[in-house]
Amino acid sequence: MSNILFIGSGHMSEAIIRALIKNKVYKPQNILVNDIVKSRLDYLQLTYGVTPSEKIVNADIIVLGVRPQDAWSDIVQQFKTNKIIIISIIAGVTIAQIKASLTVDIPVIRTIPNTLTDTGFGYSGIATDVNDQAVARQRSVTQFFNSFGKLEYIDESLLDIFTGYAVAGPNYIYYFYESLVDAGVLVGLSRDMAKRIAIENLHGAACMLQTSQKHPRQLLDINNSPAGVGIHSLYELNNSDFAAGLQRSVRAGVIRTVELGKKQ
Ligand SMILES: NC(=O)C1=CN([C@@H]2O[C@H](COP(=O)(O)OP(=O)(O)OC[C@H]3O[C@@H](n4cnc5c(N)ncnc54)[C@H](O)[C@@H]3O)[C@@H](O)[C@H]2O)C=CC1
Ligand SMILES: O=C(O)[C@@H]1CCC=N1
Repeated sequence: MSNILFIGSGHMSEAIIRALIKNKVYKPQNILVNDIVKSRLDYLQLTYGVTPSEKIVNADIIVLGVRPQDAWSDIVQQFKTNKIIIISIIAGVTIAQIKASLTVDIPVIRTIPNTLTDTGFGYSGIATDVNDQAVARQRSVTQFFNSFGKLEYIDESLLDIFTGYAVAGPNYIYYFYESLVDAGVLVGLSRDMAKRIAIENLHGAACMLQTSQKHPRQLLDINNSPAGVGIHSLYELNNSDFAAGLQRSVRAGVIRTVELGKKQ
């Protein structure tokens, strides 16, 4: 079995490692982890049985799991063989930027993984240089990507937008859920009951949107009788700048992704 090395083994790398092991794509001993924080390596070894590597060593696939602000450029300059494939999960940093720092011609695939890896839901975006497309179809690479959630192969020009909308996406839902639960508590439900009701409505409404073939406006109409409860509460939501606030929030995520890519 081939090896995979994670350089920068933080939250996102951990979520991918968990998916790789769960889906039997790699055995723990074939997963090498590198990080500047030693306690992080100890934790990952203890939790998943992966192999800590305090030095950067060769592996069939090297995942760049550091942040855009970290020294990714110094890291990739250390790669001296073209027998590896780089998969970068760094938000905002382009394939061209990484290739410009390389001293050897190595294929680079860029992905923006969704943290919903444990659930099988959530789209991760993947982009690759035209010249590297044959490499992207290699078995080990395909297996790596298939292990976490659903994939959307997109042009690299869309990847930053995808990051702010799709990959930051669970944030919007978590925050909406938290606010909704607080609303239930505000009007007098216990937090436990408010949570159960909110999660059920989130699941159910998502199902309706997927299966009913109806436009959300049609579904809203069914829920809003003339001068009734629903339309009164929606009226207040409209007054709160809810839709524009959410849209500004997504746009800020996209803008920040682009900014982060320009940090080095
Ligand atoms: N968390 C998320 O939802 C997502 C994160 N990403 C991307 O994944 C990358 C990592 O994000 P997180 O895991 O959330 O951050 P994190 O801060 O949890 O992990 C980064 C890790 O890199 C290590 N590190 C920093 N400099 C290093 C170096 N020179 N050599 C080795 N290790 C080094 C840090 O000690 C840390 O453990 C970022 O580029 C982010 O844009 C992409 C999609 C989603
Ligand atoms: O905030 C972050 O760094 C990550 C990258 C994309 C979504 N969340």
